[in-house]
Amino acid sequence: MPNSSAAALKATQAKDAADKKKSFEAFRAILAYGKPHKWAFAGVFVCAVLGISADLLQPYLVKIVIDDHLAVGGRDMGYIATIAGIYLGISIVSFLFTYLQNNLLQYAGQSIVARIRKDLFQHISKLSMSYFDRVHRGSLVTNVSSDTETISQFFTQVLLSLIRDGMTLVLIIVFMFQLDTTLAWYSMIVLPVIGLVAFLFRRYLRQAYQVTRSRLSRLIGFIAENLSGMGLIQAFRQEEEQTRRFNENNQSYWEANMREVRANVLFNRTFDILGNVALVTVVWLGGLAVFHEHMAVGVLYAFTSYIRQFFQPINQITMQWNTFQSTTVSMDRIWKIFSTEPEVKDPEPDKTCRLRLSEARGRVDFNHISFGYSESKPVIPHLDLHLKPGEMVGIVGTTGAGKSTMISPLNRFYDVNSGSIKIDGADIRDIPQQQLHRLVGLIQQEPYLFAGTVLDNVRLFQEDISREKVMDACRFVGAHDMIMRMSGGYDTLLSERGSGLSAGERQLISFARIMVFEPRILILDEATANLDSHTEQLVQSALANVSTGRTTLVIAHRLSTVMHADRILVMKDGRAIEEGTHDELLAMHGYYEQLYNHARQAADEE
Ligand SMILES: Nc1ncnc2c1ncn2[C@@H]1O[C@H](COP(=O)(O)OP(=O)(O)OP(=O)(O)O)[C@@H](O)[C@H]1O
Repeated sequence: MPNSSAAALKATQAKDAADKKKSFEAFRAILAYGKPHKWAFAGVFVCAVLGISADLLQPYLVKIVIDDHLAVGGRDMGYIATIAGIYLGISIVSFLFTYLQNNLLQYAGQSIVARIRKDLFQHISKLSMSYFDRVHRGSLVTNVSSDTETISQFFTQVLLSLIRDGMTLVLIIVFMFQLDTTLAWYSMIVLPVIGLVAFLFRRYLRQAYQVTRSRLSRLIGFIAENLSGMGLIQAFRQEEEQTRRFNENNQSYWEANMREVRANVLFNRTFDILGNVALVTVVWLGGLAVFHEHMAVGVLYAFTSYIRQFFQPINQITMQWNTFQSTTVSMDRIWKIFSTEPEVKDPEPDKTCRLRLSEARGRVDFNHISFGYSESKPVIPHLDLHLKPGEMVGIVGTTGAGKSTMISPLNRFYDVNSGSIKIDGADIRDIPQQQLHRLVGLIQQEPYLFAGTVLDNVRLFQEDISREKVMDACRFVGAHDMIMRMSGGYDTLLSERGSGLSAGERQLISFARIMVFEPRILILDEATANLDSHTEQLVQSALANVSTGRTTLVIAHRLSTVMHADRILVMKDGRAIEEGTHDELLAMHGYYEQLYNHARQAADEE
């Protein structure tokens, strides 16, 4: 037993050390974003020194009037007015430098965060599909939006506080020692107490931030999922259940927030108390010194001003310490994404095979592949399939048979576990992904449309593709008339995901895309599944048009969609169990015939 607890302790210590190392790496990497703005930070530093010096000179000026003039019987109003003028001038200088310093810092901070956000989004869009299977989308939304915002606080608040308040503190200490060394030493006693309080609160605060951030991610994820599935929620009357779950998430986020707020308030008020104790001590000791004429009144006035100001920067720094804690949590989370490498990688330059679209013929070979989303559980244990250029192969099978899974490695959404997929003899892992995606076009059941015009959705924002080419493509697939009926024709703005269009209209637009980009190989994954029979006919004839001359893989539930394919592959439990033309398969009296009879029976009943 003691052995096992010692081992557990060791493991925890090792994990803590590894976490610390990672946090440090994250901190360094994020800090490097500040490098291009080093001159702005230098400017902030200079402005801060000038602004603070101006501020701190003010109590000293009052002390001069009290001790050097009024206390020795001076009544020269001109002298007092001059000092008052200097006081006012210093206030204006302080205002100007503080203004400049804030502007410079905000400029640098916001630029840094905009850059981090851009890089993060770019990085996320390069990650493999397996990453998106594992990671909650909501947490990625939080990473890009709110974690980057928290990091901005590091550059705009934490750094500023370190510079401004750190320097204020140093200068106040210098002024205090200059005024009265003994009293200054007494005031310094509070410093170790402050250090101890900060140390004790540190771990607790960090944990509180971590819990709050992860609960916020969960809440945002829940909202995002609900919004995208609102149609289904209403159709299945899930509003109450979803509201109940939302309330649960909302409540747990609220609780985490309250815990964080309580910890913060407790932490900050402890400093207020320490400040007041120090002030009372100074007034008491200083008062005694003035009473026994060891100290001038002006010095006591200046000293109490400084001791009050002394706690302001300490309070600020400790408050910023809290912000820093939440920043490091956000930095860790963002760095975790940055340090995730895409599992599907482009080939090394010396292995790269450049297969030009104009030269590709479209032969596809699935050579004894096996594939699964996790290595231990292959969904496709073995598949050997060879498609001739221009051939159309239909893939049928019941739900979950592995039809979509089998084609996903062809797009390199995932890589096969064993075997290889080749196009015109080239292993697709040796073809740069950008080229591969020009060679292989994919049309899914739910085509994705972007927020933008119809024109841009067809040509995918590539302005070098002319309007005429887009229109020709749309005519070819039978989408032109439908587009011309829209209020702005080809310039009609579509909302995100094309929510203003019917499923058939969205599908026709995605077919037009294929005609514009002309991939050699085409995959249609249930492309006609969502359509009514009239629209399906329209889309079917568009499909016949776009697949002509292209090697085409068509996945379909409805056998009518693939009946005329050159070959049909019948899938069951991840394996191709039958293969042949429609007539050949029926003649086999096997699984295909069963599927066919089922489909006919269902159609008759309908
Ligand atoms: N991203 C994923 N991660 C893990 N498992 C998955 C993933 N996608 C699919 N699967 C699993 O792989 C198996 C095959 O699914 P697939 O979607 O390929 O079937 P399908 O034949 O295309 O079905 P359908 O006709 O319903 O689309 C199923 O058991 C499914 O649960």
